[in-house]
Amino acid sequence: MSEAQLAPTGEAVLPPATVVMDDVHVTYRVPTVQQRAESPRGLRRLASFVQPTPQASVHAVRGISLVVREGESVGLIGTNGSGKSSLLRALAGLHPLKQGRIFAADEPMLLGVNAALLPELPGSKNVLLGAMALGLSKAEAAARYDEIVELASIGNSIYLPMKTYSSGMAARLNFSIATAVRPKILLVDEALNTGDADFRQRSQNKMDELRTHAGTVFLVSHSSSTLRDTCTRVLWIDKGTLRMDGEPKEVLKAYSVRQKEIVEARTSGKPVPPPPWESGELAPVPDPFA
Ligand SMILES: Nc1ncnc2c1ncn2[C@@H]1O[C@H](COP(=O)(O)OP(=O)(O)OP(=O)(O)O)[C@@H](O)[C@H]1O
Repeated sequence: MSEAQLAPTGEAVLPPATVVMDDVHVTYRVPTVQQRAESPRGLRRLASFVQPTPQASVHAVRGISLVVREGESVGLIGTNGSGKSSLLRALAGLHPLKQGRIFAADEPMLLGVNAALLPELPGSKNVLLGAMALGLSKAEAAARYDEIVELASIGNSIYLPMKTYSSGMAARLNFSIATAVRPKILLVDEALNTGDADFRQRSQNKMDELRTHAGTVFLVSHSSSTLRDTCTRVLWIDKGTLRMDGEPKEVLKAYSVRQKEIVEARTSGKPVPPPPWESGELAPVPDPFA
């Protein structure tokens, strides 16, 4: 949690809020399983002309409210599919909200996916265009060129059109270009941190450097040690709901206890005990606007 300073009057003054989320909901429309399984491809296309495609809705984020302040480094933990990336994508403006509002003091940047790159152009041109698309001037983009190319380290392929790149090479270049900007609100999804061990290590170092420059950081990770080492606050998200919000040590401990409980129940064939928010061991996260 962010630390309060004392005003001359002795009152606690919190740092300014940089991100405010009010009852955020994110949904996705997906074709129904039945339709996908039963319709042959041609028939499906034909059917789409005469009748609307039956759609199901996936409710990925279910009413999250939060106030995050300058200087906070907020980690998000939760099982696969719990809604962490969806929340980050919504915060980055990459996915519309179904309901609720998000206010941000500056444009949040999701590392690695913001640059719009052109497959016909060589990587070298994309470095400059991508950096400029992210808001750098021509001179600033040129000044960062060597640093970006060095981080991507895709050798002479940098002079070939990007459409010839493997998906890993394209992801490395995209990630490296994104590190050229120094956003005030930085969003990092470790799932996007692809590549081999060498690239992962170098990109990790780069992320650490960016984190030190940013005023506010959101970090999605499955690694408790990464979150413990780098975050001042951790959110536990489960099925799109914020279940715990607090000191990294406490939240990560509760999360790991729950994970162990699930594994033990599964391996012994016993029923999984109810989660701590259902058994009453964990109080609901207070609404910051109540
Ligand atoms: N583009 C999409 N279209 C349809 N459903 C989606 C899409 N992206 C995510 N979902 C669904 O939304 C839910 C939340 O997914 P999300 O990727 O946000 O979870 P996550 O916590 O980041 O998971 P992980 O730890 O596996 O990366 C899941 O049920 C997922 O299947």
